[in-house]
Amino acid sequence: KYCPGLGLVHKAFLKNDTFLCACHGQETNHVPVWCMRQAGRYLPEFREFRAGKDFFETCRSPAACCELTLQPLRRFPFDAAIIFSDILVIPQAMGMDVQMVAGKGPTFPEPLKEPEDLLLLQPKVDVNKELGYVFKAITLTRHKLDGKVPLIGFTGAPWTLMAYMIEGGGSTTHSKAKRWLYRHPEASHKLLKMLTDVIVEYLLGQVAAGAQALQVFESHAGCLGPVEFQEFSLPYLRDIARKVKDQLKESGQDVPMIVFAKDGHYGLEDLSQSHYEVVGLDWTIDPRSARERTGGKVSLQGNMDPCALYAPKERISEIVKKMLEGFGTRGYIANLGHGLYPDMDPENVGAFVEAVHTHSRHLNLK
Ligand SMILES: Cc1c2[nH]c(c1CCC(=O)O)Cc1[nH]c(c(CCC(=O)O)c1C)Cc1[nH]c(c(CCC(=O)O)c1C)Cc1[nH]c(c(C)c1CCC(=O)O)C2
Repeated sequence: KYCPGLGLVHKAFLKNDTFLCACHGQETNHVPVWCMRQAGRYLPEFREFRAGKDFFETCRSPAACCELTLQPLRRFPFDAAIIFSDILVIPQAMGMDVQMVAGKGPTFPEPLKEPEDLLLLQPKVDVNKELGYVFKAITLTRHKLDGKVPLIGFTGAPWTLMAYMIEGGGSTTHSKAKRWLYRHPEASHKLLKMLTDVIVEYLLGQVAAGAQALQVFESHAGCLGPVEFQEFSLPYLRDIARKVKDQLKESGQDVPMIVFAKDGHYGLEDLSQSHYEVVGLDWTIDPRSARERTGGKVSLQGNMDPCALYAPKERISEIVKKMLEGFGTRGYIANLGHGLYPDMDPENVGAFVEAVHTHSRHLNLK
């Protein structure tokens, strides 16, 4: 099977290329599947490995990141690996202090409050110096994967990172960050532009280190409306894809990019025309309408409600079958609509993966 757009070198070493083929809209024998947060606390071996260690210390250890990335692949036949890291390593690289507080989540002791605070950020970030530990983790993991499946790199999108940097942690309203959009639009654009510049360099560094696909997480798209999304999210998402692709083209590389704007259904048409090969979907979008609205221009990824994993295995299998029928088996990557939760049963994750493989093979034979 030939996959246009894939480098020969990559092909030669890759034993399972279904994920990359699906990104490019090529036919595959089965629908590839992976899960957001597939390395996580739902796995007892993850909890054991992480016990007593600081979260961001773990992120700074290439050997630990490699081990945590590989853990889920030892249990389940996922068709892709995603490097263990976090989106908040970028604010850290720009000079902000970020801690992971047990039971609370990520916390910034000194969040950005007013536009003057932008002066406290590192104006020019040397990604090799500040984020070289992520690149080392990627290279080590590529070696350890030995071509089993491709390795996905990732980043947070500018608006999502800006929201964390101003909120200082998780939030339901994001009112502090949205206050900036309405009260300080110029400073907001300045910050979004600073983040975009770092993100582009960061993603290029990940590819140079061995990442074979890239996902951009706009996890906080949902708190923007269509108008604010058009102004403060979409232009930067487009810029990132265009700049990364232009640079990669110069060196003859082609790395598929995925954009996941959680709860950003109002932006689906625009996202499908933003230079990304794949649009990731949360579970609030119906598969058939997502196909119609994106007009076959992109591959789609998603979107089973993570909570469906609480259902009995037979029910999971039925839900997966419907999802596959809705999306079709071509140009489709099965995933959840968001990350796995810590209280989920690994057995049901296995049932999800198996259902995707089995049902998609059957559908392809029809
Ligand atoms: C918003 C966001 C963050 N981090 C990330 C996002 C975007 C995706 C999304 O929308 O969920 C991205 C992320 N974070 C992590 C990954 C690893 C790769 C994977 O398996 O998907 C990825 C892709 C590891 C992690 N990142 C985190 C964990 C769990 C904490 C731990 O291991 O101790 C993992 C496995 C911590 C984290 N980091 C963040 C949050 C909100 C949390 C949860 C805090 C909590 O529940 O206590 C910020």
